[in-house]
Amino acid sequence: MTAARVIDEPQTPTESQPAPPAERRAAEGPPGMGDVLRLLRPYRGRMTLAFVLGSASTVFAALQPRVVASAVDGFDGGIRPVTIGLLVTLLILSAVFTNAQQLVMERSGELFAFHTRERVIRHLFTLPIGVLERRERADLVSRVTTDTSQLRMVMSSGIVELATSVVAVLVSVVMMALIDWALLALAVVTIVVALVVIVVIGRRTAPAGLRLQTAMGTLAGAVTRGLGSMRTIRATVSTDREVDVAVGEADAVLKAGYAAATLRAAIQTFAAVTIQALLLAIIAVGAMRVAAGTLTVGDLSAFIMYLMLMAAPITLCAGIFAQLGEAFGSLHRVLEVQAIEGERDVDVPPGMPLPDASAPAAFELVDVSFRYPQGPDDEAPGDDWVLRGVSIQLRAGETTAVVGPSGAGKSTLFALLERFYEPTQGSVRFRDEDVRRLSRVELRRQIAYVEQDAPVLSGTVRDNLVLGAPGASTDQCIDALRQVNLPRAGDAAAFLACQVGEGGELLSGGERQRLAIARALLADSPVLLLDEVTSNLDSNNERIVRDLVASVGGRSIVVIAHRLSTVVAADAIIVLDQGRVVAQGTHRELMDSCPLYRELAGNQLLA
Ligand SMILES: Nc1ncnc2c1ncn2[C@@H]1O[C@H](COP(=O)(O)OP(=O)(O)OP(=O)(O)O)[C@@H](O)[C@H]1O
Repeated sequence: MTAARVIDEPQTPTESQPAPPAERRAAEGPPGMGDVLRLLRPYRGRMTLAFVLGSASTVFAALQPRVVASAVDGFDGGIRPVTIGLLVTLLILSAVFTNAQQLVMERSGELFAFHTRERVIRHLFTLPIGVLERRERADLVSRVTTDTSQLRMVMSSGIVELATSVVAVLVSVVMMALIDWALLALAVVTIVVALVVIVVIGRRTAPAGLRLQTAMGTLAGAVTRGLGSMRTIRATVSTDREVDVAVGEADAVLKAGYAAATLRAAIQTFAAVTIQALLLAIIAVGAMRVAAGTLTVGDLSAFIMYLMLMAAPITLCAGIFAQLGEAFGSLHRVLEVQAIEGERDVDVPPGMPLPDASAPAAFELVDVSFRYPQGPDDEAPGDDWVLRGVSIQLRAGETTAVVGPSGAGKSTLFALLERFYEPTQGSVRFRDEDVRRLSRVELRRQIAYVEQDAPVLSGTVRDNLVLGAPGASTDQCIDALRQVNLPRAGDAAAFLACQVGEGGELLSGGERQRLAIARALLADSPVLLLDEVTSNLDSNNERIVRDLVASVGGRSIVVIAHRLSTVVAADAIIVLDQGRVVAQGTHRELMDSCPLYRELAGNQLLA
């Protein structure tokens, strides 16, 4: 027996993927600059390179006004070729370094967005089933797409440009100080006041940005909901109402967009007017000083050029703050989803066998009670007990049928066997081991599960078949299809390449069910869970599937039965009612002893 590394206490398993600090902090409130810097830490090298390139570009730009000043003051009817050559060289060098900086920043922004997307995608796919079932899926998708695109901006035009502009300001201040202290004082005071105002207004853009991005996610949800149920919507003649719902959400985006736009416009107008006013003031005061002979025309020209260099950060800050709100809103949404804990698992390396792979593939439920969680993030369990004190054995190599009225808790039982949820009380055991001590991956590899509505993923028939058996050959796929009587007509190889449509909507309900059964057979797992898999089948195909299930000897089969014919042949039958096991036995025993079973059987078990 190979012992997997397991934890001592099943109640406190280790986390499979602990969330990094920024993600954990997200639950506590909106993200701040500290979170951004933490997320940007891996890009330090690229950001430093961009900063150096930007600073070099600034230095070359800052030398230009000096050359212009000397050209203006030394003007004698013409400009010397060496001066023109120097100016052109400085211009080209400044352009080359600016371009290199932009390229590094833009590419880093794309990389940052990709890494964030990758993290979110990986995390989304590990979220507990309960969380995914309670959240709007389109909203989750928009966090991978729209929100991460917004985040790119933080990286590409935000941080590094702000840092580079500090260099521009410092260089300009030094050069301006060499020209005229009084004019410098006027410029510095105005710009500092302007920056303070921009930062104050800018702080208000974050909540507006969050509202906008959240409204965007809700809109995506409304449109997806409609597109995903188009037949139902058309058949119930509710297109107009659904359109109204989606347009209502678009209207909410518009309102949130207006609020964000108002702040953006305020910031940018304020920045533009401040610069304009400062320029006029400097020209007026400067002209007076030229007239008084304390300043040359060339120095005034140079001063104005430095002023423009120094004022650029104001425009930049305005632009960044105008968009930063949305970027922070997006960051909040990305961190919020990453803060949700993924499925917890024991610390078992992937591929490690179960504690005792030779033990019979039997399940046992020991006094299991269960309530579904109620919050959006799998927090506390709700009030309604769905299973109560269930103690049953699902024996290895046998077929066990689970029957009961609709809502009795049959599918929930399967969800606990698959560890989609943990029991609220009691324990589930597999191969004589508490499933909480087993790796989820390894446990699930032991089980082939055909769900109630036989979900099929968009892609080809083959894509669907090999989900649980990635190495299956074409012959094995065709063989599995033949066993479930597919395809109805035509060549099996061609059928393998057929697209099934989103959710398998290009297939009939029965074809979907049989494809799902073929997938389970191909996976060749020791346990087969079948949830009402014959509900959509005609009697011929139902018989084929029934014979097939009967012929896959050696496996432990648990079947939620819809038809009496399936149940009669089972080795054991469990009758569930309102979450309790009300009887167990063979068909004959239950017909004698269980009124509910007799009633169900009388109705052909159709709940
Ligand atoms: N994901 C879920 N979250 C919350 N409640 C759920 C969820 N799934 C099922 N329930 C509730 O749990 C109860 C049992 O549902 P379950 O699907 O297990 O019954 P069932 O016996 O399989 O019913 P049916 O024969 O109609 O499929 C029902 O009241 C149902 O509303």
